[in-house]
Amino acid sequence: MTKELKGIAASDGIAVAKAYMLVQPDLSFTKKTIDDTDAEVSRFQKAVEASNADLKLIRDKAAQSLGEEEAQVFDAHMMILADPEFTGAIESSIKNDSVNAEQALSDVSGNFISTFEAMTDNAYMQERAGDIRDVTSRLMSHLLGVQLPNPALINEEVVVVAHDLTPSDTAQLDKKYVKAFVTDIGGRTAHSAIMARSLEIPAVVGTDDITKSVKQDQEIAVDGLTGQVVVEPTSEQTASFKKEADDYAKQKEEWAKLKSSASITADGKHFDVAANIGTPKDLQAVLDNGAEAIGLYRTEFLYMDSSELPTEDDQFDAYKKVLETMGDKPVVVRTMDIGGDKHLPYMPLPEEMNPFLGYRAIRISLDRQEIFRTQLRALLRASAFGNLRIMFPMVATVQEFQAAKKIFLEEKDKLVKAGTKVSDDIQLGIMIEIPAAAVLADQFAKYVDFFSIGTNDLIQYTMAADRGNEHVSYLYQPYNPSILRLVKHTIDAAHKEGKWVGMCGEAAGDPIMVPLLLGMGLDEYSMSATSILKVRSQMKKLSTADMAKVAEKALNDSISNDDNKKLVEEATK
Ligand SMILES: C=C(OP(=O)(O)O)C(=O)O
Ligand SMILES: [Mg+2]
Repeated sequence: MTKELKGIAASDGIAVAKAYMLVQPDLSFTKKTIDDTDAEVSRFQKAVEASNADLKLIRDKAAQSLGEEEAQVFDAHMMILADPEFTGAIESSIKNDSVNAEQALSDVSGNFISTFEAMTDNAYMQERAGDIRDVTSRLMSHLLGVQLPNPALINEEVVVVAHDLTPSDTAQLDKKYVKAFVTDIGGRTAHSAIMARSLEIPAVVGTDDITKSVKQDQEIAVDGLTGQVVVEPTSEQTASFKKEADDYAKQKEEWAKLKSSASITADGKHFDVAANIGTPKDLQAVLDNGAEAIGLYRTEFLYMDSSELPTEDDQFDAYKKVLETMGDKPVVVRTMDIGGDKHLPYMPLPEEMNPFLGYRAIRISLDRQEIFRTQLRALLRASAFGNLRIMFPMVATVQEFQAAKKIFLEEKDKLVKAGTKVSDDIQLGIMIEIPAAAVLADQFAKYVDFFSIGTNDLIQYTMAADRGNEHVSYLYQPYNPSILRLVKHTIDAAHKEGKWVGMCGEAAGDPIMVPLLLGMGLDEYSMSATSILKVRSQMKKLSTADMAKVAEKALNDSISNDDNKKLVEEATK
């Protein structure tokens, strides 16, 4: 039966395809006493064989689509299945305790997991606990006769449906087959949504209950522009979604004509429209969309894509590739922003009540200096190959910036003394994403070379509303005068000291925000590469002098996000 849902439009585009449920099945079981333990052992052995067969397939697919290194995690899973210490202990438990295989599996794996997890000084062994958990779920699914989702094996066009997607789940989606995704939870600036935009996969998040509203293989229509989702659409609805998809494709063809143009307003002012990237793999989209710079390279994905801390040379190669590809165009590289919703499996962080307010980003870098220094050395060495700027994330105090700069200068000095070629004009800037830094921007501006405003976090911290929580997503209010005043203060403070200001939060590519930012004098606009041509086309129609008047009203006369939205819509009609 047709069912309509409304969620948060998270990544532009429209798709109609079969649902693929990326949902963990119920793996609960009841304990049983077993008489014929030989038969039970052989039932367990069959589950081992079936799990092995799954893993071989998944491993091969992962090697093709993600690369040999990513595929190796599945080798580790197969090794556990082949380890007599693990499977033998389960078989002994079935025989000695006369229990069913599910119970024996649960007991034995529970013991292994708690032993590994107790090794708090050994990150490698702690990570093995995660592997045992994965293998246990796979074995349990075969014992219970239920199917685990295997996204790596998708080989037809689907819409992925999930409760939530982590950034690493999102990275594994194969664009060839995954036409869209829809989730129960999440917000527009959660990292999975940001990645969907850079992968150009249409997405709707925060629908509340899509996982309960659709079943595997049912048809589902998704509109990532409006947030509309229809399960089992009628033929009229399908036709209307398809028409909208065609219109959108035509619109994109129009925008594509601006690929080689500069971004110039109706009154002849030029602004840099730049791209946000997560890995060198995103460079193709940067070139295809004619970015004038890279305004944010989120280097944490380099750390997240790896099974151990990336070496200085691994990092150097990645940074050099990005800098060389961009030639003399500026590349703003942000140092590692781990924590919050971004984790490293090999670097367990303390359990925190409030991870977004916790141990993250520059706080980790200043504390674990060996990691930070390695990254800075790789960046310094790469600086000889292009126009590098470095930016520190989550800076709250001037002292944090000064400490980071001191470390940067120490590493630079060592390299120069060793005869390594490094650029002599690397600008050092900070993200403005903590309200304290925005309020104190006039002081910060004396010390830094530039600011880049991170609205995703600046809004979450100013409004005290988790950026990934759909229940408070109404508080994601980029045009609220409180946010606009912080932005304006930051821009004015920088300009007073002769420094430039960019914005790399999602608001920089928002069609309501762009006119306001032009009016407030923002210098650089950095966004998902796929938004660049849309913004360039919009800028052509706007005059900065007119927008300054609109911004003035929005800052001083309005009391709400919605008022300002209407104000801009009226003024730019
Ligand atoms: C660009 C930002 O950083 P991230 O989205 O990576 O937190 C931001 O907070 O706006
Ligand atoms: Mg941020």
